[in-house]
Parts: sequence; C-alpha cells; structure tokens
Amino acid sequence: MNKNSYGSRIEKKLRTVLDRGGKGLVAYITAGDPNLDATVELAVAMDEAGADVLELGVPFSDPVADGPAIQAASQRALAGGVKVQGIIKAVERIRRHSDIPLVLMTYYNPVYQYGVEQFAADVARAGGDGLILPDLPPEESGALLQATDRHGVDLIPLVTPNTPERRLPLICQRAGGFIYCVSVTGVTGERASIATDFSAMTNGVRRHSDLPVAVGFGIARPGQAAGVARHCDAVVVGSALVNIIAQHAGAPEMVKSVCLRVRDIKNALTGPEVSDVAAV
Ligand SMILES: O=P(O)(O)OC[C@@H](O)[C@@H](O)c1c[nH]c2ccccc12
Repeated sequence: MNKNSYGSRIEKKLRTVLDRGGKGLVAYITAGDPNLDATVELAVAMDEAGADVLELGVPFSDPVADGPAIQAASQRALAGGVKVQGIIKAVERIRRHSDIPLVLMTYYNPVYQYGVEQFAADVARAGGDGLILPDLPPEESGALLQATDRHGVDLIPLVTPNTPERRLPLICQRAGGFIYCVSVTGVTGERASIATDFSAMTNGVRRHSDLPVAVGFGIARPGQAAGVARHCDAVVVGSALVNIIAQHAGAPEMVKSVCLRVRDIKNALTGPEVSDVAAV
C-alpha cells in the first residue's frame, strides 16, 4: 500500500464525509461560463448546497476528453475572453468566501504555456488544492509533479476501465487528494444509464492506493449517483450542471437551478442506501 501525504484539504474533506457515513460529491463547472463573476457566485453557492469538492475546468480549444456539453461551455468561456490568469484570480475570490477544496481540471498545453512551475505556484498561492490533467500520462508528469509537490498541490490521476492493473502502481504512487475512476470509456457527458459493474476497477485501485476513490462520467441524477456511490467514496458530476448553466445562459435563476441539482444529488449520497456493498 503506498504512503500518500495525508491531510490535503481535498483528502481531508472526503474522509470527513466518509467518517460521517456519507459519500462525497465532486461538482464540476467550466470557469468563465458564462463569465468569471458567475463562476465565483456558483462556486460559493454550490459549496452551501452541499458540494464537497469543486472542480473548475480551465477552458481549452481542444478538449479531447470532453463531450459536447463541456466543449460548448469551453467555447462560451473562451469567446468571453477567459484567461488562465483570470481563473486563478477567481480561485482567490472564491477562497475569500469558501473553504471548499478547489481542483483545476485542464489540459497540459495551457499549463505548459503558462509555465509549469509558475502555474503550480500561482494556483497554490490563490488557494487552489489540486489539479486534474487528463492528457498527461504519469510517465510525462515528472516536471509537473515536482512543482505540485513543492507547492502542496495534489495531482489527481485518472483511471479508466481500460487501464491495466500493472499500470496502477505508477499511476497511484504520487497521487494526492483522490483517485479519479472514469466510469465508462469515452468522453464526459450525461448518460441515461451507467454500467455500475466498475467495482473491478475501484477494487483494483484500492489495492494500490489508500486515497479516496471517486467515480465520474455520465452521472447526472440522484438515483444514478446513489447507485454509483455504493462502489466508491465520491461521485463526480459535471455535464449535468454545465447543461443547466447553458439552459439558463446567465439568467437570475441559473445559480438556484444548479444548486437544486447539487442538493438533490448530495442528499442521495447520505444515508444507508449508499453504504458500501462488499468491497471485494
Ligand atoms: O461531465 P460528466 O460526464 O459528469 O463527467 C465529469 C467531468 O465533467 C469532469 O470531471 C471533467 C470535465 N472535463 C474532464 C476531462 C477529463 C476528465 C474529467 C473531466
């Protein structure tokens, strides 16, 4: 079992939720969609509505892991002129009103353009806690890992249904915060139904890491979240929230509608129905 540095804000929060008998909710929105003021308002409100960790997407022109909902959100944010510097400022503004653990989800290119060391330093200084880079394999993450270790930012790895178990030690050994298991092969996006036979994947991960295990991709509704949560420690919801934002296009009730879904899903993650099925 690898020894991870215990006590990152992310890991601590998810363990607190587990200790109280519930399962964590990691909520994703695209930063700058429809604008950064809305992002700050949404983040603080989603914390109050029950989100345990906030995942903020840094828009990129070629989001290969994203489905249509988040691709469109990235386009809206980029069209609005959002920049990485502005998103890091937004993290600072959120931090003034909320201590929710904050994870930036982005691709390697914007981080490389910004400067890997500078990015980790600025994210940490702003109060950010973690990074998810879906297109950076562990073999190529040395420079980023040095920077994130130096600045106390968790690097959260992705595991997919196609990840062979022999790769898990490398993927998990330097992980922080949580391990992100992708429920389906393919891109992000709401799904009408999600195969929940991914316990082989989550059990495999648990053989190589003692970090909380989160599952994402496709989860949109409370019932789906509760079903998935029986096999893991937290669920990740993104496109469903991004779609609500798109439907409201910045109208006053946008924040309320997003928070209603967050609250409904979080309520489904507390209580006996999400207690673990036999882990093995
Ligand atoms: O949108 P979904 O299907 O609810 O999945 C979460 C996902 O949006 C979020 O975690 C995320 C957004 N972009 C990503 C790229 C890779 C991995 C994860 C992500």
